[in-house]
This record gives sequence, structure tokens and C-alpha cells, in this order.
Amino acid sequence: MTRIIIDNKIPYIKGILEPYAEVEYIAPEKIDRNAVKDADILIIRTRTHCNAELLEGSKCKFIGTATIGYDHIDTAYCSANGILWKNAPGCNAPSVGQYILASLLLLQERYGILLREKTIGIVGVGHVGTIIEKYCRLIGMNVLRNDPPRARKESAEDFVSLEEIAEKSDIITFHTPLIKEGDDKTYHLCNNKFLNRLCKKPIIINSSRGEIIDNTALLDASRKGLVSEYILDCWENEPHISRELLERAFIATPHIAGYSADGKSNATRQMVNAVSGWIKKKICSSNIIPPSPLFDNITIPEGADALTASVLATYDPRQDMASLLAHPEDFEKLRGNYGLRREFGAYTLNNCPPEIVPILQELGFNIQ
Ligand SMILES: NC(=O)C1=CN([C@@H]2O[C@H](COP(=O)(O)OP(=O)(O)OC[C@H]3O[C@@H](n4cnc5c(N)ncnc54)[C@H](O)[C@@H]3O)[C@@H](O)[C@H]2O)C=CC1
Ligand SMILES: O=C(O)C(=O)[C@H](O)COP(=O)(O)O
Repeated sequence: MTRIIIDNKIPYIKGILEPYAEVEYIAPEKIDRNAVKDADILIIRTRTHCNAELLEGSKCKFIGTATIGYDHIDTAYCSANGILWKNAPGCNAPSVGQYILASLLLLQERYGILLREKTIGIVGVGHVGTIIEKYCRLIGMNVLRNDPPRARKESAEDFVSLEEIAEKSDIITFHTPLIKEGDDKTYHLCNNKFLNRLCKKPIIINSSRGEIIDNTALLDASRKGLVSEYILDCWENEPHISRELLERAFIATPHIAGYSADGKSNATRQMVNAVSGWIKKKICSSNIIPPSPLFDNITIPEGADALTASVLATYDPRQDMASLLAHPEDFEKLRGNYGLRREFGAYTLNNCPPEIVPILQELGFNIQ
């Protein structure tokens, strides 16, 4: 019988594959060479590094990662060893969109700035970056896009260089995969050289992978006042993050931007479909849906900024930040025990000023 090892932090999957395979759920830190040696299939997350060290001598020929990113998979080793792998493209992109929009609105509130007067530079315009672009244009921001692989394939004039991003942006947000070498290398894309080019003392945001920003260089830039604020969800050396970088951040969270229940259930559904295709058995995945939110009606208070009130009622990153600041040593525990978070589409808004309704509907909210 097919044997499947599943990371026990992947939600909504228990019981679904059991009729078709022998399934074992294992804590990510215990998924080691011994655990995987008799497995045919692995369903993992970013915490399992799928490389020769893990896979040498294993029967495994199929790996599914319930995540967008796949830098934890040694893809060269997999193709050389006939191991097929699949990720979950787009699964949690709207969740990252919710995180970034909430953070931008908090910046606006805190500094009394008008986002619609600001320029945002988006580095990496794939599944996540495209959602950020949509949200930023909706609220009237000027958007600059940097994505060399897309610029090469599409029209170069729709994209700008990283230098132009550094010069013209008030806010810079990174949404690239982690690429360690080659022309499109993203490792330390934001380094001393980039930070010294900044012209407008911008706000830096990273919710892609920690290593895209040289964290020491960012700390130095913050001390020197080259950046006015920074927002980090992804860090170098997770879970052992820099305490000073944490304490100086405007928003600091433990790599949970993509942790909406919607995103998690999308990923699980994509994994079940992938296994179904691999073992050539029809497996129903349409019943994998996120739990209902704790409340589903939001009444916008009289006189409040309707956009900020609505978005923050669904998700306020300051709560995740408070937990991380209180217990940075619990970085991984905070991720493992993450609470229920739903995306905009799970909520109905009441008392909405008519002029903002089209924007809120475009974000996915239901309007009463
Ligand atoms: N913090 C979190 O919870 C989450 C983090 N992520 C991270 O965000 C990354 C982006 O996710 P997606 O948008 O789904 O990926 P994607 O693959 O759809 O898009 C990535 C984009 O980056 C572009 N790119 C590649 N190299 C580049 C370079 N050198 N400079 C500028 N652009 C470059 C690609 O052409 C592509 O358009 C993921 O790889 C993952 O690492 C994704 C989801 C959740
Ligand atoms: O999807 C990705 O890529 C991410 O970074 C995830 O949000 C991280 O997910 P886990 O590996 O913690 O499930």
C-alpha cells in the first residue's frame, strides 16, 4: 500500500487520504531520513528541507509542499533522482495581500500620511505581487513594478529597474522567491548597496523570504536613518531572529503573512489533488474548506475611516507582533499554534459609506 508521511501542522487533511494509503502524521522537526525511508509520498511545509541528506535511500518519488515557496526543495537533486515535486501556487497570496494592506493602513494611521499620495515599489510581481499591485492601485497609490524575468518575457516598459525602485519609492515591498544564484539571484537583493541608493527614506517590507534582505545591512540602515520604518514577516536565521531588528520594527511577525485559514485550506486542497493525480485515484477535495470566522459581520463605526476599520477588523498584525515581542523564543510555536484568521470574503460590512463600497467590494468584502 502507498505510504504517505504528512507534516502534522498541515490542517484540514486528517482522514482524507486514509482510504487510499497508509498515512502517518509527523511533527516537522521529526521528519528525518529514518522517518522518510519507507515513504512513497511526502507532504511537507517550508520546515522540511528535501535534499540528499533527507532523501538518500528513500523510496519517495513524490513530494508535495503545502506552500507557495519551494526553496526548501533541492529541485536539482529531485530531478536527478526521479522525484516529482509540486507546490501550491497562489494558495495564500490573498492572505499576504491582507497582511500588506493592513500594514500599509496602520502606517497611514500612525504617521498621518495619505497612501494615495505615495509611490510603492513592488519587487517580484507574481501571485502575491499582483495582488499587492491590485490593492495599492485600488487605494490610489502610484505603483512601480520590478520583475526582470517578467520584463524579459513581457513588455520591458511596464517594469522598472531595481535602481529606479530605490530612487523613487516611498514604500518598497519584496515578493520574490529565494533564488541563491544566477542572473535573477534574489539572495540579499536588498543589501548595503541597495540601501545606500535609497533616496526617499522609504519604508521597507519583506514577507517573501528572510534571506532576500541582508538583515545586518537593514539594521545598519535603520540605525543610520536610511529607512524610516520596516515591516518584517520573514527573517534571516528563522527561528533565531535578531532581537534588535525585532525591537526596531514597525511591524514584526513570525512568518505568518500567508497563514489565513483560507490560504491553508487552499494549500491542503492543492496537495490532495496532487496526490490524487500521482496515485491515479479520484479523491474528493471540495469539502476542504476553512472554518467559519468567529464573527462575520463588521459594523463600521460612525466617522471611522471605513477602509482601515474594515481591513483591521479582519486582521490586525499588531496582535501577532505583540505575541512575538513578548516571546521571540517561541517563533516556531507561535506559527504552529496560529489562531483562526479569515480573508475579506468571509465578512459582511454594515454601515458602509457609499463612496467606498466599490473599493471594499473589489477587495472581496460582502456589503449589507
Ligand atoms: N510570508 C509568507 O507567509 C509567505 C511568503 N511567500 C513568499 O513569497 C514569494 C512570492 O510568492 P509568489 O508571488 O506566489 O511567487 P511567484 O512565483 O508567483 O512570483 C514571484 C515573482 O518574482 C519574480 N522574480 C524572480 N526573480 C526576481 C528578481 N531577481 N527580481 C524581481 N523579481 C523576481 C518572478 O518573475 C515572479 O513574477 C514566495 O516564493 C515565497 O517565498 C509566499 C506566501 C506566503
Ligand atoms: O507559502 C509559503 O511559501 C510560505 O512562506 C508559507 O506561508 C509558510 O508556510 P509554512 O511552511 O509555515 O506552512
